[in-house]
Amino acid sequence: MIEVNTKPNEDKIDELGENHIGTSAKTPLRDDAFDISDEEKMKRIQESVKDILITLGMDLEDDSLRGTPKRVAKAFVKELFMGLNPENQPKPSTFDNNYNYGEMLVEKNIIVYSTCEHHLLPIVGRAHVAYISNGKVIGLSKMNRIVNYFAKRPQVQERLTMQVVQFMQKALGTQDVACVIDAKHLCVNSRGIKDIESSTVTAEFGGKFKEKETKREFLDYIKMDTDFQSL
Ligand SMILES: Nc1nc2c(ncn2[C@@H]2O[C@H](COP(=O)(O)OP(=O)(O)OP(=O)(O)O)[C@@H](O)[C@H]2O)c(=O)[nH]1
Ligand SMILES: [Zn+2]
Repeated sequence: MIEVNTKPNEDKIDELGENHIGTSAKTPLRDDAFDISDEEKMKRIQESVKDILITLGMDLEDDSLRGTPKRVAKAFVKELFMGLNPENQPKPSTFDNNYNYGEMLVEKNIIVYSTCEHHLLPIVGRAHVAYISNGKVIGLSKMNRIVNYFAKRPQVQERLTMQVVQFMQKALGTQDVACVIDAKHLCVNSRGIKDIESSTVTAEFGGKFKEKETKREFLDYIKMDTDFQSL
């Protein structure tokens, strides 16, 4: 039986380098989140998945199913939820803006694969990230890596959007960062209400991006039909 301390430890999360993230954007991790190794986590998850499949009546002697508990455990710890572990946090290499590029930079259509924390079903969509340099520039691929890191957690889309912006703000030393995510939640598309057409748009606008003109310019670059003027 795994002991569960349900009190999230903010100090621990601060220590993990997310102290710039406002309380509401913190992933609710427990005190003991990293007390055991990935190997130990995989072993425990493997047993739990086995239990679920057996409870469902599946024959785990079947050649195709035999390895499933282990595969799921590995997928959880090493892939789908690897972004819980601060060791996997991307290094956000920044450079001096020696060329004095003064306009906004938009990294658009970043593919998002995340997991809804309410049903553990996929969230699939695109993120668009923008910033205006305050003297530093960030490597383009780092924005994709930052989105991927925060996506690889049990998530709600609102928190994911805020975490991306707050991490970039810290890395770049400016508030002028924005992120829009448009994603489909399989918990809405494939079960429950089973609406395959709907998708969810979330946005976080920091600093100058709160201003109408700047926000409009960003949304024009990413060609969103949605009217964000009221946000
Ligand atoms: N705000 C927010 N809600 C989400 C996200 N992902 C899933 N949800 C919603 O979380 C809610 C959970 O509602 P519950 O009533 O507890 O769960 P449920 O009975 O499975 O709900 P239904 O999906 O309506 O069948 C659902 O409305 C989901 O659509 C997200 O990223 N953000
Ligand atoms: Zn869900």
